[in-house]
Amino acid sequence: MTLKKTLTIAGSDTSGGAGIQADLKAFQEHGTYGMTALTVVVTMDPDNSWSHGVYALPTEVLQQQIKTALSTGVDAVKTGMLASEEIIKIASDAIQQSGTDKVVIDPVMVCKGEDEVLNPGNTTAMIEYLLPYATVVTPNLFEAGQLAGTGTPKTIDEMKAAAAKIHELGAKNVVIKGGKALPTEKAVDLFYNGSEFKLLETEKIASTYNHGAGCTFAASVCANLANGLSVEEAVIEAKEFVAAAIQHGWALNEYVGPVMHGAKPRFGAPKVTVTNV
Ligand SMILES: Nc1ncnc2c1ncn2[C@@H]1O[C@H](COP(=O)(O)OP(=O)(O)O)[C@@H](O)[C@H]1O
Ligand SMILES: Cc1ncc(COP(=O)(O)O)c(C=O)c1O
Ligand SMILES: [Mg+2]
Repeated sequence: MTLKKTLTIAGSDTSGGAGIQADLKAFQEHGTYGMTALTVVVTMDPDNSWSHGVYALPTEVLQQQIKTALSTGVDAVKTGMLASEEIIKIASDAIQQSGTDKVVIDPVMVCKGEDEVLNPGNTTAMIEYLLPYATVVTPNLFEAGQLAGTGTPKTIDEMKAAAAKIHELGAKNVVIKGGKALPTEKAVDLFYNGSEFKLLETEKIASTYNHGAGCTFAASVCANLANGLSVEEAVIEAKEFVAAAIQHGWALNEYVGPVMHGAKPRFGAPKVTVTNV
């Protein structure tokens, strides 16, 4: 038996909930074979309120990892935390070399619970080097506002305007994650494929144990594309998958509550409703 091969180019979250750890767990749960190219290692200091340290790996090490993974012939690629313009360019080259048209860009700019934005200058590089190759881009509200240059959207209409702008910049499909931040009764994401806007909604789960939700969502989209689902099917299943993961999120310690990546196959998932807007 062979498996579809999925590659994540992203950071390591040592605490295991987000980053490549989330990606590998989501890849596995979707029955794909996950591979990794690490960009940075993120650590958390238990003696200083779990404050994050971000350590970049030498770019030669990243290049060698990409060479290894691409030599196997990957079916789909996802990017996560990239941390510098140079790393963004390397990821862009890797995507082009991979020859796949199944590319999920998760434009990570902030970690939940951390105020600091990772190198704001990277936004320009993501626009230039990554969006033109994105089959799907998955910004949260803040990231969508940065990419679109509109400021953080606060309403569905503002999300639509930002999605249209990001599509114009080259991303074939855009999912803006309203998630918990949007003041709506449901957890609302906006999907735009260049011709239709759709709202994807689940119940909003009252939980703060959501660390890694964004990575888990994007990695699930990537695995679903590798497995041959259409973009819309891939996004809807990923939303079910992450909603279940949040529903069963848990406290790792007093500082962080990761999602339970593999919750959907074990406990089932909330239903996603789709409405044209
Ligand atoms: N409280 C919640 N209940 C249900 N779904 C949620 C909740 N928070 C986030 N989500 C969903 O999880 C996915 C990831 O979103 P989010 O956590 O906002 O991303 P990020 O981690 O990148 O900021 C999205 O599909 C979003 O709608
Ligand atoms: C390496 C890494 N990538 C990505 C993220 C973003 O995680 P989320 O899925 O919560 O947006 C984090 C957050 O801690 C991280 O450490
Ligand atoms: Mg995120």
